[in-house]
Amino acid sequence: MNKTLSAPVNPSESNPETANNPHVSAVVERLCATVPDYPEPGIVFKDLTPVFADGPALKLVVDSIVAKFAGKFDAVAGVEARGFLLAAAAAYATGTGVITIRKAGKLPRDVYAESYALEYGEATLELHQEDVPAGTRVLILDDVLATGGTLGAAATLLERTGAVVAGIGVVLEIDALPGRENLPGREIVSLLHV
Ligand SMILES: O=P(O)(O)OC[C@H]1O[C@H](OP(=O)(O)OP(=O)(O)O)[C@H](O)[C@@H]1O
Ligand SMILES: Nc1ncnc2[nH]cnc12
Repeated sequence: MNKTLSAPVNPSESNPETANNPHVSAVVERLCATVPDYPEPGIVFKDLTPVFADGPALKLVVDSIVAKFAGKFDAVAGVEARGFLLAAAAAYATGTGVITIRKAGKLPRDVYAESYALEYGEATLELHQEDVPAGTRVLILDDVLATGGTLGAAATLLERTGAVVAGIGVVLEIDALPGRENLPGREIVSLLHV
């Protein structure tokens, strides 16, 4: 299967009525690279960088996610690193701002911090305490939902600032892992389940 950068997206897959476009998952599936034993033995890594690198596909996934939360959010949060790509595009497309949730030690002012486990290790996410006005409805974006540790920590951080988590959008969800179970009560949109 061709996964080059120039792989065309079928025009029917570029339908701007993306909220319920059944072709979106097919586009993601076609472009996603599956890498066994990365970053460590036993992990089947889902690499979505070919989706980000393909203009029509990037537009399709971003438009699809934001369409499903239309009118429900005031800002978009991105989780470092791959979530930043989606969040910036979604914010630009919707005229909202990006809230930056970073790995530990990167933000210069006072932060809230949440540690979590993921498939291949542990990490800590941080958010500036003063970046989000209380009551802001925030859509959180990331590329992959695996164990849910990352997005759970992101949601907790936002709620510690007084924000309201409007929902979570991911491009791909790994159904064999308990991501959804670990995010109870959250509205989650996944464009492709594997
Ligand atoms: O549901 P989880 O088990 O928490 O896993 C999902 C997270 O793992 C990956 O990020 P990673 O921590 O590898 O960081 P990166 O984006 O900087 O590569 C991915 O981009 C998600 O953020
Ligand atoms: N299997 C996986 N593929 C891509 N990103 C991930 N983040 C956590 N698990 C992952």
